Amino acid sequence: MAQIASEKIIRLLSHSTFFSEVSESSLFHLSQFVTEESFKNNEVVFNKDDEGDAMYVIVQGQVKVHVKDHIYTHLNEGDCFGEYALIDNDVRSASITATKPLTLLKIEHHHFMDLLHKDKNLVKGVLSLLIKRHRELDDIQELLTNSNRALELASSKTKGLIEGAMDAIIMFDSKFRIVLTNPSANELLENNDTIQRNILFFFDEPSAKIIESIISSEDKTLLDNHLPEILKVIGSNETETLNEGTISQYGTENETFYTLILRNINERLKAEEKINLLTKQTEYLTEEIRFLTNDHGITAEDNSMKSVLKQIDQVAKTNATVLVTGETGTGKELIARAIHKNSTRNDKALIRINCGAIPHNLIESELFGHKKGAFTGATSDRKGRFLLADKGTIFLDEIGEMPLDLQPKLLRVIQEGEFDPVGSSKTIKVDVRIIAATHRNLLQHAQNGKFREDLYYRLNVFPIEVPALRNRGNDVCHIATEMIQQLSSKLNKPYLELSESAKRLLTSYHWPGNVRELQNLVERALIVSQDGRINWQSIIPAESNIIENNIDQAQEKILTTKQLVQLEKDNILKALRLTHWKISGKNGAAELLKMKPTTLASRIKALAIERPI
Ligand SMILES: Nc1ncnc2c1ncn2[C@@H]1O[C@H](COP(=O)(O)OP(=O)(O)OP(=O)(O)O)[C@@H](O)[C@H]1O
Repeated sequence: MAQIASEKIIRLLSHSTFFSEVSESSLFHLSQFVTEESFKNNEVVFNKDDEGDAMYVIVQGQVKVHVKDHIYTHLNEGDCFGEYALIDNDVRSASITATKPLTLLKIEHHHFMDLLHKDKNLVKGVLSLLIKRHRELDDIQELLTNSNRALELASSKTKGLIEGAMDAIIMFDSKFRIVLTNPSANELLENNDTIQRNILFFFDEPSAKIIESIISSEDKTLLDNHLPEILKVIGSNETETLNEGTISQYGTENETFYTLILRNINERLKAEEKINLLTKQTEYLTEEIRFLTNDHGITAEDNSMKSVLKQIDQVAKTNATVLVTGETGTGKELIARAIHKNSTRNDKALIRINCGAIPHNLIESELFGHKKGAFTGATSDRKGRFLLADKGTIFLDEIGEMPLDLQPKLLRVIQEGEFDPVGSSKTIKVDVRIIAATHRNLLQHAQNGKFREDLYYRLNVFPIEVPALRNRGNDVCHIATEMIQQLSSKLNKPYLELSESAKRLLTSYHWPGNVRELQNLVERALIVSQDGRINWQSIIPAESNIIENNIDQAQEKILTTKQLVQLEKDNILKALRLTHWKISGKNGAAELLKMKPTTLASRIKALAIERPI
């Protein structure tokens, strides 16, 4: 390093803020020992233990001084620095990086120390430099302390979150070894000591396969998303839980870790199942309430119907199976509901199923339920109506339409109170009261091979036969009156009383559709009524047509004697109703029937025809 002229050095040093207060003579003294150093490469490293500690003045350029990883300070031309100023006991090394080619004045340490003895001002300068550097160091220290504190806080917050999470959090490595669990996970796995154990061990086979396939898959979109399948965890005590989950991946280039977050959905699934059940029951109950608010809704003035009500009363409180028969629309369902309402099961559901209205291939699952996957389209487990009716009553409407191949299963549930859902071998026990109904002659149906006889006898424990409306005397007028009352307010029509001629028409009509037909006719009559008048004649088919139709129908087939007698009885009854039970004289029934009154009187007696009270 070439010695440079003292004058030049004195000039340069006096430019330095550090030496600005140093006397000329001191500078001169120092200049004797100063060398100039130029650095073309940008870095100079100082080690505290290096020999020849020195003091530097930046003549040209600008440097960044690094202590360890931190930029310690920026120094500009004229600034002065040295190891004793930069490096204290804690800092072993420092380096400077020049932003452009650098020229330094190097002052050997011992020469500088000489100067320190001579010039008090220089001592002052060194001290202020040291103080400045230490302040900067303190700032870094504080920053470090603060960041450590922030880090500690953040990590304790994260720890708190993981520990306190209700979800189970399990971290594992690429070999499926558990590396971390939170308390919820320990609870789920029923094990506090799972570290290093294989996570797949805690799942059933399908779930373990799902986890494996996600980890090994190239498709990383499966990570960080809700898993499409539900995972079944099997705890150390064999407790099974169903869980929703997500898997995420983290780690370095060399080592990958996974976090599995599991949420136990057992309770939620149970609640959902309960909601489904309750929704279904509510539907049925709402329908039932409609009937119940109108008591049982059965209008029965005629003796034939009064005896039906008596039967309902007798059987309701028992658990006996009831078979309700009668023509369509006679009120069989109404009777089934009345039985349930008066039974001890009336706080539970009455579940109805129309065996004739459900397609053959669905009726089994409808009645007995099915397991998920039992057949195409069975995407989830389904409860059947027998299970819904547990502790309550099931009403099997149109039982005559029940497919023959299903009848043994029905027989089993009636006899033993148990059945297997479709696709399941798990037998379910139920306590269900059975009421069946049909418009068919079920015994004859059985004799024709369309219904199992054993099932018929099982159902026919307590038979109730509902009479046809045409055989219920004046009930048709009572029912019509009630219907007019209910419907006129619903249709916003004035209430219309039945005239005598309307009553005559109603009682003389054959009513093949029974009460349902009456309901429809009354509704139609009210809709077309004008100025508070109903033209019943235009609504009810003419009696003469009916008689003719009856005769036509009668001629088409050969009737048994019993049927002939019934036909004669019905015919006389109609004539009597039409004439208000006037037998002889003008407009009497005998005249209508073209019979002698005495003959008519003896036929009435012979056929045991009684005038309703
Ligand atoms: N005695 C009655 N009094 C008042 N309304 C009645 C009476 N009987 C039946 N009804 C009404 O007639 C309609 C038909 O009754 P329901 O459905 O019970 O007959 P059903 O015999 O079960 O018919 P189906 O054989 O077609 O199933 C219902 O609206 C019912 O409320």
